[in-house]
Amino acid sequence: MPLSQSVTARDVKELYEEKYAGEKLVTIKKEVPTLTDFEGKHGWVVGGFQVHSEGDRVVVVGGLDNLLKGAATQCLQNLNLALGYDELAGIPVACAVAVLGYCAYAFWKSRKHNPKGLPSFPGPAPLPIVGNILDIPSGGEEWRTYEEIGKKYGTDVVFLKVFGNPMVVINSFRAANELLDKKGAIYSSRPRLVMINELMGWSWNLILMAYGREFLGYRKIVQQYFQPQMVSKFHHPVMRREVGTLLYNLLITPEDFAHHLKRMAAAIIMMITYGHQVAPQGDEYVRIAEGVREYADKNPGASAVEILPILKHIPSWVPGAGFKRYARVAYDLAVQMRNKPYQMVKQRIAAGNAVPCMVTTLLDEKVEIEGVDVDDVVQNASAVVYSAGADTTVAALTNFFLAMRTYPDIQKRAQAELDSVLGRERLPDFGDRVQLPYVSAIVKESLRWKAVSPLGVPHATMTDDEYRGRYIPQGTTVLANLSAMLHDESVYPEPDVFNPDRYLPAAGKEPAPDPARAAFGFGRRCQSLDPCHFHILFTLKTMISLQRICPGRFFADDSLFITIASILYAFSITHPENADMDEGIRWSSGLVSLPNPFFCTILPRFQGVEDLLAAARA
Ligand code: HEM
Repeated sequence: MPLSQSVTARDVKELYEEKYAGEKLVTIKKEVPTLTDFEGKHGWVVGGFQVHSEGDRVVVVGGLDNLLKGAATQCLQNLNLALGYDELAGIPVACAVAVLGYCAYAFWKSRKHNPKGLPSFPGPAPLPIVGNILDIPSGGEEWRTYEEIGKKYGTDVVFLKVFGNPMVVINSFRAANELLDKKGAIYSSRPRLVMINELMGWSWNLILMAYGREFLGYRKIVQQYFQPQMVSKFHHPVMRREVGTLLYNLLITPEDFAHHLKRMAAAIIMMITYGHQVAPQGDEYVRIAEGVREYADKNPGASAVEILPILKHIPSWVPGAGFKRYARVAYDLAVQMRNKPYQMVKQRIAAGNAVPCMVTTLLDEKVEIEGVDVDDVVQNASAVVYSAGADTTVAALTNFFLAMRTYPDIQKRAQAELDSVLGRERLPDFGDRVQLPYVSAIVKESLRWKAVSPLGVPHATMTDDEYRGRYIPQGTTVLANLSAMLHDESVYPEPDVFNPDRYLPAAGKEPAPDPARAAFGFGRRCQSLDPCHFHILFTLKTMISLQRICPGRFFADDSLFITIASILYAFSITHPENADMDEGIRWSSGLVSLPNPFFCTILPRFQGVEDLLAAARA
């Protein structure tokens, strides 16, 4: 039964008020079999769960016992999203009272947990009620501050609390692996994100979706479309073509390299998701998607409304509620981003001239998520690809340009390797990778040197947990400090130096681990398969062990390789003679981190490059 139809807003409100005494309201109808025997340690929910009302109770069907509490709470949170603003009219009037009430609630909540009385992880001492609000870094490069806090308190797992809401920051790979990967059954949800999900209307987006049936459905669809076999069969030709256009653009207007990178990333994604060839300038769909991203990045008022979610009910006309008006514009843009390219493909299908792409494939396959309209399923699954895949690729490539400008010797060594394998007759291709270990090491180092997503995407715990004898409550927001892990001196000596050699075998030394183990995030956030459809356990095991958190990682890795190898082959990148060497480059905050704009001189590397590029483009 679809969630929003089965429970009325009144039910939801009452439930939400009792959320933390929620167990009373929850009835386990049926235990879904666990995969405990297969995994040996812990299982996971096999079929998700359903919620519906029976009289005045909510019934949760399905789930493992260790997941159930979290799942039920998550359902209640999801249900809470169904509340319309009108039903809470009058709240603005009582806002001051609500704030006080909330503070009292936060205080109560902070006392209620921790039944065994275990200690929390170390961290700065919280102030009464507001907790560690003053310790939460802002103003840029927050990942560095979190790392410093960890060092100051001698811990790789830092505990903080803001208005009673627990938060954990993980600064080491080991702890992230032990918690987010191995205990994925507990650490696999997302925190409630009031501004972006509830006000700006991103709740359709898999990246930010809390754990649950819909999440699993979308995750499976996206993951299947970006498996390695799909990438090499269907996505490589698009990458080749768009890299050819990128090289040509770099030849003609090298000073616009940042724009060309963005265009290429957008063009690859628009082609594979919608079969749409983006216009060289001012493409309508790219413009909308970029608008959505910019709105999501700026996010004014986010922290206030995140801390006091009740503020989301303030009417837009109230002074100080500018964030509501802002969210409304962002909401409309997000609707356009999902609808417009999708409608374009449907029109082309009707006219018989659609280009095969993710949307046509999903429609042909009649993909389903129970309780979700098929148009919504396909729109949402496709729109997530642009929001997750475009900027991340651009960020990694921009960092690569900066590194090449700063380390000319590394660039020359990679070019010598390319020349020895390819001569001067042809551009690199995917099949050349095995013979290009140094170029491959540059791809790895570009992902490590400056993390694309330095604090990853926040996770949230679905049940209480105990780790190293310390307590992590249910509902904790968990930040994986990927930047700190990729800059761990004991794993990557001299971490601020761009050094591809660290991945190559050397006498008496183990190569450094592939940064992909952290750069693409953590966690077993998905059964890539519905086990009911796979009777051969071997297949299941193989697929699950391959699974990593970012479903686009194979795609990203291949697109970075072909772009980096082709640029190195065709061009030399240097620091402009008249530009200041130390431009004080800083990296932006947010889910994806980009450096400030900087200058590069980009010139063809040898005579004949122009002809090669023209031939490749033709
Ligand atoms: C250099 C490129 C990329 C990097 C560094 C990157 C990194 C990440 C990270 C850190 C996460 C969060 C994982 C976590 O929850 O711990 C993530 C999630 C995700 N990425 Fe990527 N990503 C990249 C490219 C892509 C591409 C090209 C796609 C296109 C399909 C993609 C799709 C996604 C999706 C859909 C999620 C959300 C997964 C979920 O919540 O279950 N990513 N990525």
